[in-house]
Amino acid sequence: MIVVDELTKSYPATGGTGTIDALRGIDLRIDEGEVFGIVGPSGSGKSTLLRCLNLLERPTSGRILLRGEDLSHLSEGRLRGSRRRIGTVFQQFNLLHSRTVRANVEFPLEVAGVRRTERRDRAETLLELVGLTDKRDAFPSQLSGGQQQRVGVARALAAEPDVLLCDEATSALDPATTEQVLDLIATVNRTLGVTIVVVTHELSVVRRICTSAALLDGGRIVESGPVADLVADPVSRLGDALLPAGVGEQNGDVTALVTARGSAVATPWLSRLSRDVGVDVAVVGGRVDRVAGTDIGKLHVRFDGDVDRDAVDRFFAALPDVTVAWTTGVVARVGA
Ligand SMILES: Nc1ncnc2c1ncn2[C@@H]1O[C@H](COP(=O)(O)OP(=O)(O)OP(=O)(O)O)[C@@H](O)[C@H]1O
Repeated sequence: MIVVDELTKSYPATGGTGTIDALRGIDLRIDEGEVFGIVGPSGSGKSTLLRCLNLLERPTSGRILLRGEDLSHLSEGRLRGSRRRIGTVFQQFNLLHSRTVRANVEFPLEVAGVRRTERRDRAETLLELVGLTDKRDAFPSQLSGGQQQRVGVARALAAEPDVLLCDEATSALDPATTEQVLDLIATVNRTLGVTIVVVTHELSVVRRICTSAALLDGGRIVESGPVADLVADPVSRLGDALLPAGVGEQNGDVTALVTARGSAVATPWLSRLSRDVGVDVAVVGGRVDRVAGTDIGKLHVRFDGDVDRDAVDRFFAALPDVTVAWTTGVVARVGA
C-alpha cells in the first residue's frame, strides 16, 4: 500500500557549506490495514520522514508510492489532491480556535468544495465515531486535551483518506488520556480499515497498538517487521526494547529464547519440554506483556547437561504459537 524506495532528504547545513543528511536511503513497505509504528531517538529523522509522507516536503531523491502511484514527483496541482489521501493527526492538535468542533471537522471538506449538507452529515458520523456528538457546538478551548485530539482524529478522517498519519499524537496527553486516544486510533483502524502510520518516540505506543514497526537511527531504518516477530527475535534491538526479558547466556551456557503468543502463553510447555525431551531447564529471564492486543511471553532458558537441540527444535515445532531461538553465543543484553 505504501512503498518507500531509497528515500533521501538533505538540508543545507546552517551557516556553512555542506548538507545535513536527515534521511539516508529509507526503504519501507507498509501493507494495507496495518498500524505501523516508526520509532527512533531524537534527531533520527522521524519528523522528516513524516513530512515527506504527508507531502509537506519533497524528498531529495527516491520515491513514495501510495497504492502504486508515485507521490514524490507530482505537480503542485496534483499534489493538493493527493494530500487529501493522507490525513494527519498532530501532537498539538492544531485546531481552529474560532470554529466549533463540528466546523473544525468540516474544514477539510470545505476546502475541498464538498456541499454543505454532505459536509454536515460526514462530520456528524465522525463525531459519533470519536464520541463527541454532544460537543459538536463547543469551541476547542472548552474541551480537554484528549477531547481536542479526538476532534483532531475526526478532522483527519473527514476527507476519507487512505492513510492516517499520527505525528506524536499522544505526546502532549497524560497517561490515561493517551490510552483512550490510542484505543480510538486502533478502533478507527479496525472499523474503517484505514492504514495507520504512527510516528513516536514512545515505545509504549508501539506496544499498545502497532502491528508492525521500524526503528530509525541516523536517517536509516535499522530494522523493521511485524511487532510479534521483532519481539521473538533474540538479536532485535527494537524487540528487546519493546519487551525486555533479561538474558541468559553466560560463559558458553546453552541458552534459548522461547516466545509464546496468545493462548499459548498459558500452556505448561516448560514442564512438558523437560519431561518429553528429558532435559533440565532453568529459567534465567522472562516477561509476559500485552503487545498490540495479544499476550506475548518471552522466556530465556538455560539447558543443563547434554541437550539434543534437534529434539528441542522438534518439540517446539509441534507447539502452535510457540517459537524457540537458540541464543548461545549471542551477545548478552540485559533488559530494563
Ligand atoms: N528544516 C531543516 N533544516 C535543517 N536541518 C533539519 C531540518 N529539519 C530537520 N533537520 C535535521 O535533520 C535531522 C533529523 O531531524 P528530525 O526532526 O527529522 O528528527 P526526529 O527524529 O524527528 O527528532 P525529534 O524526535 O527530536 O523530533 C536532524 O539532524 C535535524 O537537525
